[in-house]
Amino acid sequence: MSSTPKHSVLTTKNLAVGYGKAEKETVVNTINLELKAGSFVTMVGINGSGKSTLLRTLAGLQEPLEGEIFLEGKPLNQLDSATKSLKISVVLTSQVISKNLTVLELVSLGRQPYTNWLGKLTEEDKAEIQAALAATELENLKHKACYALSDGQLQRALIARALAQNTEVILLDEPTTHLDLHHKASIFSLLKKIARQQQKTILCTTHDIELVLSLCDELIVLHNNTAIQNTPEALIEQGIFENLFPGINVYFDKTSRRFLIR
Ligand SMILES: Nc1ncnc2c1ncn2[C@@H]1O[C@H](COP(=O)(O)OP(=O)(O)OP(=O)(O)O)[C@@H](O)[C@H]1O
Repeated sequence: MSSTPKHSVLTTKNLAVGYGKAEKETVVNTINLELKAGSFVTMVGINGSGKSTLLRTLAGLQEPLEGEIFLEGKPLNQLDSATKSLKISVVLTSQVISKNLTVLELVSLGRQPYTNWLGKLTEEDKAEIQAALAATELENLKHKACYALSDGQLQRALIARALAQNTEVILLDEPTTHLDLHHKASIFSLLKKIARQQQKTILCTTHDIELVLSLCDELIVLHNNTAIQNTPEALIEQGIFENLFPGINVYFDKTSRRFLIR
C-alpha cells in the first residue's frame, strides 16, 4: 500500500469549459490541471461557478470549448467511448438509476464495459463486484432494493458501481449532498482510502469545503472563471478562501480553518 501520489493520470492544457456553439458562453477558462494516481482531489466553488460543467467535460460527456484534456498523455477526444469507459467512471447525483434494482444488480452494471453482449458475468467480474461491495461495506445490503436504501447507502452503492468498473479515474459530482455530517465524512474518508489503497485518481465536487480541507490531498478552487489547484495548506496560505464568497457576510478564518459569518 503506497501513500505517495505518483504519475500524472488526467491533465488539462488551457482548457475552457462552458456552453454554446455559435456564441460561446465560457464558464471557466485557462484550466491547467494535473491529477495524479493515488490522490483524492476535491473541486469547490460557489453555486454556478462551473464545478459540474468542468467535471462533465473531464468525463468526456461534454465537449471542451477550447484547449485539451489528456488521459495518461493521450488526448481524451481520441479515445472511443468503449475505451473511455474502461478508464473513467462517473458518479452523477442526477444519474437516473432504476431503484428497483438490488444493490448487487446496480454494482454489477459497473462490469458492463467488460462483459460480452449477453452481459454474462465471468468469475473475474464476480470477484470485482464482491471486492467493490466489500470496500464500500455493502455486503450485508447487497440483496436490498435501491429504493429501500438511505441516501448515504445509495451513494455508497453508486461508488461501488464505479469501483466495479475498475477504472483509473473516478469522477463524482456532489456525492455527499443530503448526507449528515457523519455520513459526509465517511464518504470522503472512503474515497481517500480507495485512492490510496487502489492507487485511483479520484476527483469529486463538493460544497463541504471545511470538511475536505482536512481530508483531501488537493483542491481545485473555481473562482471568477478560473481554476486554481493546490494543497489545502498552500491554498489557505495564499488566502484563496478569503474572497471565495461574494459580499462581506461569510469570511474564512485561517486559524480555525472555518468559514464564519460576520
Ligand atoms: N445546459 C446548460 N446550458 C447553458 N448553461 C448552463 C447549462 N448548465 C449549466 N449552465 C450554466 O453554467 C454555469 C455553471 O453551472 P454548473 O452547474 O457547472 O455550476 P456548479 O458550480 O456545479 O453549481 P452548483 O454548485 O449550483 O451545483 C451556470 O451559470 C449555469 O447556469
